[in-house]
Amino acid sequence: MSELLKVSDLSVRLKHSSRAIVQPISFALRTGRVLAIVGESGSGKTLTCKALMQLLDTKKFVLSGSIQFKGKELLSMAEKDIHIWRGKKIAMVVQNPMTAFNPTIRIGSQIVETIRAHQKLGKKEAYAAGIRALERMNLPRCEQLMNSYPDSLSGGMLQRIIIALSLIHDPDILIADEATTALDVKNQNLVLEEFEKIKSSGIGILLVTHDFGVVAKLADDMIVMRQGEIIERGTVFDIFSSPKEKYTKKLLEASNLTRGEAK
Ligand SMILES: Nc1ncnc2c1ncn2[C@@H]1O[C@H](COP(=O)(O)OP(=O)(O)OP(=O)(O)O)[C@@H](O)[C@H]1O
Repeated sequence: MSELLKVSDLSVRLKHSSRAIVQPISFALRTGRVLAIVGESGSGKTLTCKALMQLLDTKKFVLSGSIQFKGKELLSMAEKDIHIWRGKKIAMVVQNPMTAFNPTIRIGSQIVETIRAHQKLGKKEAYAAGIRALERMNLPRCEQLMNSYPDSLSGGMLQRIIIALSLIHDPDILIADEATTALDVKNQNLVLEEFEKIKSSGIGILLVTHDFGVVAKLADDMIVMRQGEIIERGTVFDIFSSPKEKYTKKLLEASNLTRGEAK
C-alpha cells in the first residue's frame, strides 16, 4: 500500500482573523484504504476537504502547512497547474446530488459537456465515454438515463451518476463529503456498494460523514475532529472498541452502534 496523500500541519484561517478554524492537522491516505473524518457539525471537516481540493477562496482564507499528493506538493502549486490534478487525480463528490445538475437540461447533455470541459473529445465520443462511465457503475438502462431530466431520477441514482462521472479520469483519490447523507437507506447502500468497488480498485477514499453506520460499513481508519483539531485517530475497529476521548465516546453513543458493527 503506497501513500497517496500526506497532509502535514495543514491549517486554515480567515484572512482577517488570527485564529485558525482548522488547526494544524496531519494525516495520510493510502491506496485502497478508506479514511473517515468524523466530528460534529462545524468541526472543520468540509473546510479540510475544500483545502485539499484548493477550493477555498484565497481572498478569504489563508492556508499553511503541506499537502503532498504522491510526493508532490500541492499547496505551492501555481493556479494554472491545479487543473491537472483537481477533479482528475483527486475527485470529489458532495452531499446534494440534486444541485449538481441543471434541472432543465437532459442528463446526457450535461455529462457530455462535463467530459468535454476536461477532454478534447467530439460530442459523439464524449457521449460514448459517458455511457461507458455509467455502465462501469452498473447503472441500468444507460441510454435512457442519458435521455432523462434530473428531476425524473431519484437522489440515489443522481449520486451514482455523479460518482460515475467523478471516476472518468481514473482518479487516485476520491473525497466523499457527506455523499450518502441525503439518501434513503436503500440508495445509501447502493452508493456504499459502489464505494466498496472503488476501494477495491485501489483508489483511496476520504470519507466525511456524520454517520457512524457508514464508517462501520466502509472505513478502515478514522480521525475525529473537534473545533478544527484532530482529537483522536486510529483504526475504525480500535476506536469503535475502545474510544479514548470522551467526545468520541459521546459521538459513538449517539450513533447507537456497538463494537460488533466495526469491521
Ligand atoms: N466560508 C466560510 N466563511 C467563514 N467561516 C466559515 C466558512 N465555511 C466554514 N466556516 C466555519 O468553519 C468552521 C468549520 O466549518 P466546516 O463546514 O468545515 O464544518 P463541518 O465539520 O464540515 O460541518 P458540517 O458537518 O455541518 O458540514 C465552522 O465554524 C464554520 O462556521
